Amino acid sequence: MTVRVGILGATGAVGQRFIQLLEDHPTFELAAVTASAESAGKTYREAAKWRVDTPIPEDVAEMEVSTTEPGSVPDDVDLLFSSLPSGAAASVEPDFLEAGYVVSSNSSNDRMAEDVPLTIPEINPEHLELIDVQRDERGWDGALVKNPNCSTITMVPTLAALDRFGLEVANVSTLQAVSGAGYSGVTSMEIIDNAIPHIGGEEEKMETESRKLLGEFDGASVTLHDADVTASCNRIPTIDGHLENVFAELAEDPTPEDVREAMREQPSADLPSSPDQFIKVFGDDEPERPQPRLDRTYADGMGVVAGGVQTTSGGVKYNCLAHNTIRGAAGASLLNGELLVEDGWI
Ligand SMILES: NC(=O)C1=CN([C@@H]2O[C@H](COP(=O)(O)OP(=O)(O)OC[C@H]3O[C@@H](n4cnc5c(N)ncnc54)[C@H](OP(=O)(O)O)[C@@H]3O)[C@@H](O)[C@H]2O)C=CC1
Ligand SMILES: N[C@@H](CC(=O)OP(=O)(O)O)C(=O)O
Repeated sequence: MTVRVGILGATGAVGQRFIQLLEDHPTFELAAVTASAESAGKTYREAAKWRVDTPIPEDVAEMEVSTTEPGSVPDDVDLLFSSLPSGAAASVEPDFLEAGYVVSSNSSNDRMAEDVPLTIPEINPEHLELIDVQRDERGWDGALVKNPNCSTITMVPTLAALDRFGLEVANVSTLQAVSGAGYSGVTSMEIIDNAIPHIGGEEEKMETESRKLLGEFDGASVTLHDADVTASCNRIPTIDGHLENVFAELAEDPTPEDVREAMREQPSADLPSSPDQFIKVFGDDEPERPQPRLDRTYADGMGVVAGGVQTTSGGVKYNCLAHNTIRGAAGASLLNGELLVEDGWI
């Protein structure tokens, strides 16, 4: 089966990752690339400032970039990946949904909307059924699924593993790579020899999205998980890979080995781009891992890596890491697209 796909916002940092991940994809065939009016009409090679570490696929380089509106995307495109700035996404995604397109979006608008599935395929694939509710309420022929924020996606798989011990509280402090802010998001003068203890909106996203992802879906709505989640988000001068220090309080008292085992056992999904083992866990013989430079490419950037597990008075502390533009962004939307196909929504 071949599914024709398009990318909204294809020339940006996340859009480029989509193009890299779609090259040689077993099911998806890239048929449309869109961007702002400034890029429309140019070839992809002319429009995109290509910065990914593999060459632009030749066939994509010669594609014409179109404007981001339903009339510019061929009707036979079955699935759109969206990597638009959230403001632009909020105004144009509904037009595509009304026009009947299925959209797997990485943009932050509408992630917490009650009728929008916010999904990590390995964690809460059943939330996808919210699409029925969404179609009833909004009258869309299309469907909208969102993936979470990149820092949220790094932590939530480990929290899902801990929940077998009764997750009550999660406090997290992040060390986030500059690519998370986009190519022109943080200047070199701001970040070299520095750390910035504020990323606008990021803490609230981690605190709310994680509870929706871990929440119960009853066929009509999602009840947020009742864990208390608090985040402190920091930008540091790494290029890719968000590292996070998590302090969790649990109802039970697992040993560090129980926790490592639970994380290693957290199931992966059976999708073309799923990692074989979802969470790789370092033992206490390597307390200095995971590290961004050494571990962000685990499972081609689609996995999560944890380590430094120790018990505390109320529970455990540990570190986790994922590649923010792959597992945290384009790879996350890609997996949701694969889940949409697997579950028959396309
Ligand atoms: N970078 C990261 O690690 C992560 C980013 N995200 C989210 O993903 C989205 C994309 O981020 P990123 O790729 O870094 O952003 P970029 O700024 O690098 O790219 C934005 C893309 O959207 C296009 N675009 C901008 N404005 C408009 C508009 N008004 N109408 C149509 N197209 C438009 C741009 O086209 P043009 O080139 O013509 O300007 C470009 O293709 C954002 O919502 C971001 O918050 C999420 C997780 C991680
Ligand atoms: N804010 C994230 C990246 C991002 O754009 O997140 P979101 O998808 O929630 O907008 C970072 O700086 O690393």
